[in-house]
Amino acid sequence: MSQHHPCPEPAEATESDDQRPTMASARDREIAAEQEVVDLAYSELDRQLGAARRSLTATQARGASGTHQSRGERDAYAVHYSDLIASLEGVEDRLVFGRMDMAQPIADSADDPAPAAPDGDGDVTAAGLRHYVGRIGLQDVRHREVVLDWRAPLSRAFYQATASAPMGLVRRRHIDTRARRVIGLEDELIDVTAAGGPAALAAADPEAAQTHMAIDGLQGEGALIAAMSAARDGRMGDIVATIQAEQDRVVTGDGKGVLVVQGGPGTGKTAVALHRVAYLFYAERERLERSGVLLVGPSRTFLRYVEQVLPSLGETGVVSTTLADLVPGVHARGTERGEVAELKSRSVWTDILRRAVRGLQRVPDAPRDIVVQGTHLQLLPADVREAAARARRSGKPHNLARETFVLWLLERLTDQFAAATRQDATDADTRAWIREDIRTARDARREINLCWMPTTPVGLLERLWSHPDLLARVAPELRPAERRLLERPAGSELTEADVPLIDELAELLGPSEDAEARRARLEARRHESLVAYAAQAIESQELGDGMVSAEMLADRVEESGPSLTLAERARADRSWTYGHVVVDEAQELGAMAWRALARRCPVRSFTIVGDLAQYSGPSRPGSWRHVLSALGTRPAKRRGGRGSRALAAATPLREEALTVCYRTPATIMRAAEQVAAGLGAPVNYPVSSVRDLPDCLAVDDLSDSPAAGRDEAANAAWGQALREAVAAESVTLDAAVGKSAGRIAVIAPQPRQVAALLAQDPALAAAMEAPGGDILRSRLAVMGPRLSKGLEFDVVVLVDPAAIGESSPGDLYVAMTRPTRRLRVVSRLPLPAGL
Ligand SMILES: Nc1ncnc2c1ncn2[C@@H]1O[C@H](COP(=O)(O)OP(=O)(O)OP(=O)(O)O)[C@@H](O)[C@H]1O
Repeated sequence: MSQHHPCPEPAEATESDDQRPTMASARDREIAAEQEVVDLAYSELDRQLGAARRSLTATQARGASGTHQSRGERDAYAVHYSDLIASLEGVEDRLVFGRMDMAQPIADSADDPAPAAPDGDGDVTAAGLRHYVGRIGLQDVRHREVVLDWRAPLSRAFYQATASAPMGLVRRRHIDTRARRVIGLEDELIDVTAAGGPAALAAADPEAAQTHMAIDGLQGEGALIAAMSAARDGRMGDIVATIQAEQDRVVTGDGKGVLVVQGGPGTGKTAVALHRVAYLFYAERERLERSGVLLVGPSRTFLRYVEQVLPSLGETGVVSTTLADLVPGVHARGTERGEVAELKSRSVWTDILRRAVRGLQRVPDAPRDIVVQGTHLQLLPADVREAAARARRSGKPHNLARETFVLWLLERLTDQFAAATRQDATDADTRAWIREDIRTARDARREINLCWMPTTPVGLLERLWSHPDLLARVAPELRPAERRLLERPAGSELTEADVPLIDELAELLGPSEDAEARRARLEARRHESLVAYAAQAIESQELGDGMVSAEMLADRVEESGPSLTLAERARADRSWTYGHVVVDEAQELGAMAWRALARRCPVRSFTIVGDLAQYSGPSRPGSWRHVLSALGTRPAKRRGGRGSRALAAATPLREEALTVCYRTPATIMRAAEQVAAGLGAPVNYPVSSVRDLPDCLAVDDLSDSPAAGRDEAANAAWGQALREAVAAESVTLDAAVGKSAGRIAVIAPQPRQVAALLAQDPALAAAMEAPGGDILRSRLAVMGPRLSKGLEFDVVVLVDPAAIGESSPGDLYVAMTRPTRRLRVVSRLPLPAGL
């Protein structure tokens, strides 16, 4: 095991007088030396930022004139410089956090320049014997290394070196900075035998207090403990300074294929997935900057929770979404019971929806009469059958294939019309006139539509839910009781589980005339208002004299408007295919959701993180292979005609596991595992917590108290007990981390009722105030267990755990494992076994 030596703190009262100056000055000298390097790094950062800002200003000053091409180029540069500025600004905090002292000089082959000569002035690498690790790579004006990017191959030693495998590392140093000032150092001796060599530092105090954690082999213990003990502020932070070896292997693993990372609560799955995105951008920048990365998370709150992590690693171009928001233009705000959502997630819907679309294509039993301008024609079943066969052979989705279908029928009706009116059917002009007459005749439109109805995905799905007879026809494999579960009136809010079905239908249907026409109408309206605005501008600034029309000005404004970034374009385009997709809380996704995501990444480059034990629902999936079968990780079954977007070849599935919990104290973790086992859902992948805390678990069992009754007095007692418990936790947290710092969550089966009870205490009501409606920003948040997925809080007050565990053992496991410091259980129901 490596040895941890926090660099000596300034003199303590217990130290002898003659020791004091030596120790204080040794530490001060070390800090002063590191401050010089940190200053140099920030001056490089400032230099690059200044250059990027000047370039952006110069680009913007080129104005909207010039050819279309030059305007395009200007916009592309403007987007590039804006992105660059955002990434450089994002890495400001703790820019440099590590130093590696090597046994031998090493230069990183690909992107790091060769070490400077030993006598090189101001060479921070000391001729390759020393490297500083930071958020981004920085070089000075002479192209000499100042800071190594944490993702560079050479930086792997910083994260992975151990005493038994030192990877050329003699000493690892963690540098703690705040607002550009070095405030602390911590050294780990990796290779004790080499430590006396050229890279040795001023000896750290061997007697210095060492902090030991429950698990061996962790690196940067001091920095890790500091990260874990910090009060939560409602936003996830990065872990770049303290990524542990098992995490680093996942972060830097090959981006090809499907990687599944199973890990218990708090093992860093989310953190690792986000750092992996930053790593993949580094390793495959060209490919990913062209295609983009999609991040799918469990809730909008969760996406807000993690939104700062990638920018702090210098990466800004990721599209993040929930499943509910996956399809542009579809707003799924409705909720439904878990069993309905589960039913909608099953793979049977591929067949059911195909049948529903096929049901829009009908051949009449008998000829249908059509009157066009007084002439009697007939839509013949044989013609309809032939037209349908031709349309299907086109391989296009329903709405697009309709064109082939309609054209063929119009030709047949044109023949009939020409014959009936004795016109020359061989003359092209005559045929065109007749065809147009038939196309616009109401009778003909109605009959043709009945045979091949154009429709939208949302429209068809709504019909399925609101027409039980239609659903029974296309979904015979569902039991009548299951079909009843799906019924709902037309016009109801869409739900998250509807979205993958809408996506599947969008594939089968293609864009409808309706949707296209609506888009064109909207576009026209937008242009109209722009013209009106331009006209007003011309008038008010007297730009008239026939030199420029409102139309021309509007066109200019449109053309010179800011270019969309790749992420913005990708987000707005349902058929965008990404270079990599990251899915968090992946255990929740059903087969239809995986199909929707598979379509978005035909190259099947996925990072999937989750925990089967945290599954929300009565019966959790048995294995990741089972969860992911719809992603195409099974042997290929070729379906013809859909090109690269077909669910084609099997993709190799790699599984990794994370085993160390950084969030939850061991006592709470053990209780959560026991409760899960007591509910018949034992945890298959137990984790070891890095630390335990005294008094981290408290249980108020009120099941035998007056609060357990159902009458008004009992409710009053229950409200009182809840308020007292939360207020007490708030006071204790204040004492631990400072007044109103840190975060408390109350997780309850019926959060609204509990919030109303708590709000009767004005202090708690004030603590629940959420600026901008963002519950992550309030000191005290009340929520159901599902919303708490992926989040963490200093303290969790868990209400009536038995009610949560009864409907979903996974939800209770999630709720119990959210705290970083303390779990307080308040229950008027009998406690679940294990508590
Ligand atoms: N190497 C590390 N150094 C410091 N903190 C870490 C490290 N790994 C994880 N953490 C911290 O542990 C906490 C849990 O991490 P994260 O949310 O990524 O875990 P998770 O596995 O996704 O959890 P869950 O499944 O319970 O939602 C976070 O605060 C994270 O910053």
